[in-house]
Amino acid sequence: MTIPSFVIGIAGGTGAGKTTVSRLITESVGESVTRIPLDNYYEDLSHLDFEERTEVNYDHPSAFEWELLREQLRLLTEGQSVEMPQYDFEEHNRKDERMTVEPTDVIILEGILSLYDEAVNEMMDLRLYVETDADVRILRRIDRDVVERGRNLEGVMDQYLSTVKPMHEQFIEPSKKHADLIIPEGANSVAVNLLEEKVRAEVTGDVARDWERETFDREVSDAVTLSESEP
Ligand SMILES: Nc1ncnc2c1ncn2[C@@H]1O[C@H](COP(=O)(O)OP(=O)(O)O)[C@@H](O)[C@H]1O
Ligand SMILES: Nc1ccn([C@@H]2O[C@H](COP(=O)(O)O)[C@@H](O)[C@H]2O)c(=O)n1
Repeated sequence: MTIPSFVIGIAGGTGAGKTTVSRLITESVGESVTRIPLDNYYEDLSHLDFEERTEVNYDHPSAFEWELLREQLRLLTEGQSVEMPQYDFEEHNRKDERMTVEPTDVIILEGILSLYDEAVNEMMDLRLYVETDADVRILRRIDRDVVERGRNLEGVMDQYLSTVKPMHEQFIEPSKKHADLIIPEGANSVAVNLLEEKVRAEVTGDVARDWERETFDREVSDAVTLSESEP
């Protein structure tokens, strides 16, 4: 494994296709890549009751526990495992259990505000912004939130107009300026294939470096053995 790891950030509006892109890369490259959903770092809201939690603005930067994210990313890039929180969208809260994440060659942080925090941005080697038209995103979101996140149409529409849209305009869209590359439409196959190649190169580059290091060690060891055997 390469230490430090290669860190990729994938930001973009809700429904843009961030999770789909990062899942495709993770599944195709395999266990050398770890996907870190930013959603897992929503603040623990156990001190609020369910009704109060439904009123929270989940698209404002203050909804996230940035300090924990910075710390866990730092540990992973230094080769240490972390206990990552898990998120429950139906409960609007963190789950009780955490998940052990081992350090890997490549780490992908994906979420609406992945390119928002300066310290997190500095830890990244490649910053991507997935750009998809707002009408497409809201249609995708309605479908997903009703099917997967236990919401109803009216709730999704209210939330979109009251917080999701204004926060997108105020914080998410402007974070695009930190991106190295912009990916249109989410899971577009040209972009995903190129990213897979880049990630594979990072992973196999590690193999090449290991091989070079082993060869170097063997040559040094042979040289030492030779010099020791000389009279
Ligand atoms: N390029 C695409 N074409 C069609 N549907 C897509 C595309 N990218 C993503 N989707 C779909 O849109 C929905 C939202 O995508 P997702 O990756 O969860 O977005 P995000 O993580 O940005 O909120 C999912 O149902 C996904 O299958
Ligand atoms: N309890 C919550 C927490 C977050 N959200 C919404 O999730 C969106 C971010 O996730 P994506 O997969 O869509 O990027 C964000 O826009 C929040 O509004 C929520 O609805 N409920």
